[in-house]
Amino acid sequence: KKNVTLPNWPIIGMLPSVLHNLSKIHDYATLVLKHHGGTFQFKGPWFTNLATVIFTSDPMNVHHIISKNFSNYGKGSDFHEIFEVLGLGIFNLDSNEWKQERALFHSLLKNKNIEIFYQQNIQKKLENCLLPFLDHASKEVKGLDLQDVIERFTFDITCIFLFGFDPNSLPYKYNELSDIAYVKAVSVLEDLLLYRHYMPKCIWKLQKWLHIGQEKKGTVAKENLHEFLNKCISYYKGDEEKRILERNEDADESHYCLVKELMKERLGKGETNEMYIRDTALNLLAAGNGTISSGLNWFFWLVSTHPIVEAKIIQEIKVNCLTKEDNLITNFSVKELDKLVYLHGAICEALRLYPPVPFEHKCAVNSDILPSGDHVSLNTKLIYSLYAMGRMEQIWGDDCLEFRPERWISDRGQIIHVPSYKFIAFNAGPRSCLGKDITFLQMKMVAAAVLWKFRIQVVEGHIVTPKVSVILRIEGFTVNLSKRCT
Ligand code: HEM
Repeated sequence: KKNVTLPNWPIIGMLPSVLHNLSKIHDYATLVLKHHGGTFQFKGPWFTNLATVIFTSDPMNVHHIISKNFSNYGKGSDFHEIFEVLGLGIFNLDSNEWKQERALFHSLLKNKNIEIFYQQNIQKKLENCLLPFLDHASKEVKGLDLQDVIERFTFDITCIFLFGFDPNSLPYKYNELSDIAYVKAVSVLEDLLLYRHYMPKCIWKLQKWLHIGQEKKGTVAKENLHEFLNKCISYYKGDEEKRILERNEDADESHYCLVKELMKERLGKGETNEMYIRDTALNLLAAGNGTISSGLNWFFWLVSTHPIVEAKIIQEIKVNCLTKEDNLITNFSVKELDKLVYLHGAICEALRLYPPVPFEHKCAVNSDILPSGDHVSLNTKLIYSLYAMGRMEQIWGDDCLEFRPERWISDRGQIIHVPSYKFIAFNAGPRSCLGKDITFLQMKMVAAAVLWKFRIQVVEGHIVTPKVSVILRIEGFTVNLSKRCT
């Protein structure tokens, strides 16, 4: 309580309190927002882009900003500068450009064939890679960095989905693990993007120009990632030409990938170019890699520290999947996954408490008044905290800090639907996530397959905390694995 009032110093404003609490910034923002009734005006250093920022976690304000008065709140020029690495991709667009891109992605990502293709690839990768890897690690390794393993897995899956190409960043055996610059580059860039939120623009721009500090690391990471993506695109193009030359129409049909579909759609409009494809791939990699791995890691941590929940998940799998042969819980159909209601509730609960995207950033096009009565001036920056919203008594009740999958399940054993402006992990309104269905598909398949085979134990004394980043990764997640006898 002592820390929740932020002194407003001359010239530097409230920035010192933010810097002082940086290592636990999401929890700190939650406390400050609770203390101020859900909405708070942050005063940053004078004459900088942080001079006034409105923070909110009030669901009515959020509903207003992202749905009811959607047209008044764009990403804004600050967002474009901070997130310049996203280039021409959907996350960085506003107005008509965004509308066109959204329609295109909607048709691609909501296609039923995608789900089948995605499911098959996850199954293959689980059977051929993740489960054998964990099996080997459970016998040979004490203190496994589970987050790194899951992140490599989701990275490979996303690349297969995008390019039809598996970079195999997760090897078959633990002793074949090596550092891979382009996988690391994603999290380096995510850290940089958070840095640019609390550091005044003039300072980070100067650092970028001088090529020093966080900005230097970010430039190197961006180059690594671009190099990797350009290679993937060349691979994809070469492969595609080979297939056309060989006139192997059957193989061509079975070879689904998102970049191919995107190019087909765009070709008709004569708009496709290398930079657009690269930026789009980068946006989708950002959308689908860190988010899912973050969600899975927090889920595994929560389940491993809640043995009753763990037992219920195992029991549910047993009841619904007893017919599976050879004890391999990987070949779920979408229909079968739908039966795992408790698992679904546990995943929602993990995403509620640890939303992979912990905050969102908007800018007012015109002045406005929020439902809370707060005045918003033209060009004011607004940040709504998805993390704080997942921890509000007002939405989730007095036990809001408890991990309780049951809160998602009705008396009739069905999933309770919570409006998206309250369960905000996938955002809400016209800019809501287009990857929600495939996210649940991947998370459920991986969660069921891994928990069925292995017991996860966090190494004793290891403290799990969120990383200071735009994606809510864990600051180190070291575990011991043992085989489960089922
Ligand atoms: C746990 C997993 C995921 C979470 C928590 C998540 C969360 C979000 C959030 C918060 C947004 C809003 C971003 C914004 O306002 O700019 C968003 C948008 C989006 N997501 Fe996801 N996402 C996840 C997985 C995915 C996946 C797997 C894909 C597909 C590859 C995907 C595709 C998209 C797209 C295309 C948008 C842009 C919507 C727009 O700007 O109109 N997401 N997601």
